[in-house]
Amino acid sequence: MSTIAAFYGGKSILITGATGFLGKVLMEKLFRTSPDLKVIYILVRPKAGQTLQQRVVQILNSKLFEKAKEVCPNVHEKIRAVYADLNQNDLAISKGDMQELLSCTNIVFHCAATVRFNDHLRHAVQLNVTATQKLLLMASQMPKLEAFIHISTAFSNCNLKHIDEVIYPCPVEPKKIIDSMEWLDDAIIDEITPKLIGDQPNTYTYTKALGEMVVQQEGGNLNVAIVRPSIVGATWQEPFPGWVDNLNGPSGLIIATGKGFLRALRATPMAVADVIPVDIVVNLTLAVGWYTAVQRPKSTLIYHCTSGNLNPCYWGKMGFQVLATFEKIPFERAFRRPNADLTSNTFTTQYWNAVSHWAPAIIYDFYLRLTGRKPRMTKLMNRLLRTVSMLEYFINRSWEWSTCNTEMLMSKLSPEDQRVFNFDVRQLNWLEYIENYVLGIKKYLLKEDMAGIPEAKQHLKRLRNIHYLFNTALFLIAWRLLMARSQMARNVWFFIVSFCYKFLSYFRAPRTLKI
Ligand SMILES: CCCCCCCCCCCCCCCCCCCCCC(=O)SCCNC(=O)CCNC(=O)[C@H](O)C(C)(C)COP(=O)(O)OP(=O)(O)OC[C@H]1O[C@@H](n2cnc3c(N)ncnc32)[C@H](O)[C@@H]1OP(=O)(O)O
Ligand SMILES: NC(=O)C1=CN([C@@H]2O[C@H](COP(=O)(O)OP(=O)(O)OC[C@H]3O[C@@H](n4cnc5c(N)ncnc54)[C@H](OP(=O)(O)O)[C@@H]3O)[C@@H](O)[C@H]2O)C=CC1
Repeated sequence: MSTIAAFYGGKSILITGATGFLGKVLMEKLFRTSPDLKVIYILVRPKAGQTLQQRVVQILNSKLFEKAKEVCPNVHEKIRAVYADLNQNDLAISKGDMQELLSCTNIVFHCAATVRFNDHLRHAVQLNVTATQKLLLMASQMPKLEAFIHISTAFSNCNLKHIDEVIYPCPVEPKKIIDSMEWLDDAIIDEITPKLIGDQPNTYTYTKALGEMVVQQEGGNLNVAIVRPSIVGATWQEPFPGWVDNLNGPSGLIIATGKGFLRALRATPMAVADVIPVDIVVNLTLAVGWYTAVQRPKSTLIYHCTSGNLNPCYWGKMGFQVLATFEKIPFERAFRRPNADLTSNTFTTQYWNAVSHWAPAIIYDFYLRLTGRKPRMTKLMNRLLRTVSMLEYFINRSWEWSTCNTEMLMSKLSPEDQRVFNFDVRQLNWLEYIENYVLGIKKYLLKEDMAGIPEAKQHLKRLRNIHYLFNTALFLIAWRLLMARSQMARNVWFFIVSFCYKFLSYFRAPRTLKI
């Protein structure tokens, strides 16, 4: 029996961000490996017209939870959704719920965050810093608490090139930032944001760094640990390969490429693509929870959950493999054939933006107008290129993350735990993983039927023929214009024609002689 799985048996676990990408996989694994756990409290807010209960039912009825429900048929009874909004000062938790949480919780996994790069600083601080502070305060009043695990990001110090498993101080104290957000108005915050974030690329990484400092300063006597994943991708193995349910990280751009919208990307092919499968992150997180509770390390340990230093993949290789997978598993109703270039040259990027992004979008919108429909492609392209520009920072650099604590933890695990809670990224085969990732996007994100693959391939063939036809027509028009306007072009053309004629006559003469 796995020691870690046994540890979570009979425990009351509190998870924030359980409705998110990482949170769902974390819950699923807990139910599947420790079906005898007591209860999982999840802090949830109503969203998109759905009540808390409806959200929970939807999650538990998804394909992700099929295996977990076989092992633990009463998951519905073991999950308790607590109304909460981490943006509110008191987290909006009712008194009764708060009492229960405080008196029963054994382990806290704090996953909730805003992961949007362009979030307003006030909102990002509220969620990634102030809410963390409040949860730590709550945790300090939990008599049965054994461990508090905070999920941060490996990019919280991405202004550095080499990052150790330590907390780096921020230039301005988190408390000062929290205070100032309370009285400054939005316009002033907008103005000072670039100065505050300094050499951090966005408000997300900046506030995640502040959040870590808060954990260090206010963790007090709690048993705290921080897990820092890099770019979290689809599942590698568990509960099944390729599961993904949002556009974050590479997923959005893979869709944009597969649908033929994205044809070029300013990315450095030899930069490390530090993607880490979500099930590896979850396995490490659960192992960290166990180790922190049982071993009670004297200081707050940070665990890097990255792939680059142990089993690197590069953006060039990833792009190549993604495109190769589209040959076998194309997406339906593509706008153009998936074919894309990664280039680190700004000029080339601008050229491809004009030729491969804007020109087709404008032509297509013109066609929509002609046929009496509403143009939409230029708007979509605008949004896509804005998104790409936000991600460019991360695909044109490489970082080195030390993984001493993560490797130390791996060495402490029994062989059974190493198998059940496998976070050894060296065992990952990138080519296989990327293929499953693309397949997972098609199935679980785009919800496309596999039976539609032959039709999708036919559609791509039609697009290829249109592409050839269009290019030939373009060439003929350009040639005709050139011939009509330039004497030099005409001379060159006649030279080529007469040269070809002489060449052919030379070969025809001996054959005639033989006859
Ligand atoms: C040429 C190709 C070659 C080969 C093929 C390709 C090979 C593969 C190459 C792969 C390279 C991968 C690079 C990954 C680098 C990630 C680094 C993460 C590092 C940090 C990791 C972390 O620790 S943190 C977790 C990650 N955190 C995010 O990854 C949040 C992103 N996100 C936002 O920060 C906001 O979303 C943002 C975008 C600002 C818009 O913000 P905004 O306010 O302008 O607008 P919205 O958010 O409303 O989004 C407007 C529309 O963009 C859609 N969309 C949203 N995200 C999207 C997304 N990622 N890709 C596409 N489309 C996306 C959305 O669905 C809307 O579409 P629609 O309107 O049709 O519904
Ligand atoms: N995805 C990635 O690539 C990476 C993620 N991380 C970290 O992992 C953690 C989880 O990220 P991920 O699962 O991808 O993110 P998601 O965006 O998928 O999930 C975020 C979660 O936070 C919850 N949340 C947001 N705002 C509130 C609020 N006001 N009140 C209550 N809950 C709220 C969301 O709830 P709701 O469903 O209601 O919106 C959701 O459950 C984060 O801490 C992130 O920083 C780190 C590195 C990379």
